[in-house]
Amino acid sequence: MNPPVALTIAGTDSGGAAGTAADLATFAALGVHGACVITAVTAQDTTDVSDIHPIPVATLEAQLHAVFDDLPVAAVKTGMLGSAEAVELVARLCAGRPLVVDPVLVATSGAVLGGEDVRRAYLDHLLPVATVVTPNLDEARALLGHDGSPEELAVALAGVRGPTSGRAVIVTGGDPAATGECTDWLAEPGKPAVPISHPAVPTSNDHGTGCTYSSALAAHLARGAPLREAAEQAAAYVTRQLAISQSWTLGRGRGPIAHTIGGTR
Ligand SMILES: Nc1ncnc2c1ncn2[C@@H]1O[C@H](COP(=O)(O)OP(=O)(O)O)[C@@H](O)[C@H]1O
Ligand SMILES: Cc1ncc(COP(=O)(O)O)c(N)n1
Repeated sequence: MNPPVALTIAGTDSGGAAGTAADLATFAALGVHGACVITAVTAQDTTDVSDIHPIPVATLEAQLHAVFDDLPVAAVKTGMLGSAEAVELVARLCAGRPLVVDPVLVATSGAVLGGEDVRRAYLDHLLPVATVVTPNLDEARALLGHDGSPEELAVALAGVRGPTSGRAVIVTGGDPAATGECTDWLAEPGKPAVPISHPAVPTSNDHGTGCTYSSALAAHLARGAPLREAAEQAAAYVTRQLAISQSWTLGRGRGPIAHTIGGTR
């Protein structure tokens, strides 16, 4: 029997922690065939992003057509898009598909991966056609331009106007230090926001966590799970992978979340 197909539209991470490396490994681990459209090549390690080479928009478009014309894509996930033009193109070609938008604006290391024009393009073009948007707290604040609790931010972002209805928002993260738990807030239009809590793994090896989470969410949606169940499964997957890499000492900065399955021997 054929596996479900998910597509990631994202940038590369030469260190193998975030971006397409995280996305394809996560799809594979969850039994989904991963197609892969590259938006930018980054020179990146666990400490910093030292160079970004954006892929020309025409090449981005050609990659998208190659995938959509040939494969039965059940879910799409977007990561780093890098330019307002890329955001607009992706919105145009992915509208109407099950679409997980991880609005990547800043890396764990602090490097800026999308400026003000990219933020604006997310609000105007991509959020209106998304099935679910998965900002972390900082990204939710940046998109809205104001502060608030994760629950308030999730509800506010779910209400940002667009041509379609039905967009959900999951604000990820919470405050693990205070409670020993991570709480993601899921807001769906017309419903009260719900917390999805899971045990926090004390670790600094978390580079690639957001990419892994949104890919796991897309993989579970591609497998047919309803949104809330997909969000619970994605959080469980990330927690398991963070526990695997917890004791690793890879790189000089924030090490990678594990993309291996099971032990390291
Ligand atoms: N230390 C941790 N332990 C367990 N889960 C975590 C931890 N850090 C993040 N998560 C979970 O990983 C997912 C991605 O969250 P987040 O860290 O906010 O992404 P990002 O890398 O974009 O900042 C969420 O489900 C969040 O709750
Ligand atoms: C190519 C690429 N895409 C996304 C991220 C964000 O991931 P993280 O927040 O874990 O740094 C990244 N660092 N690099």
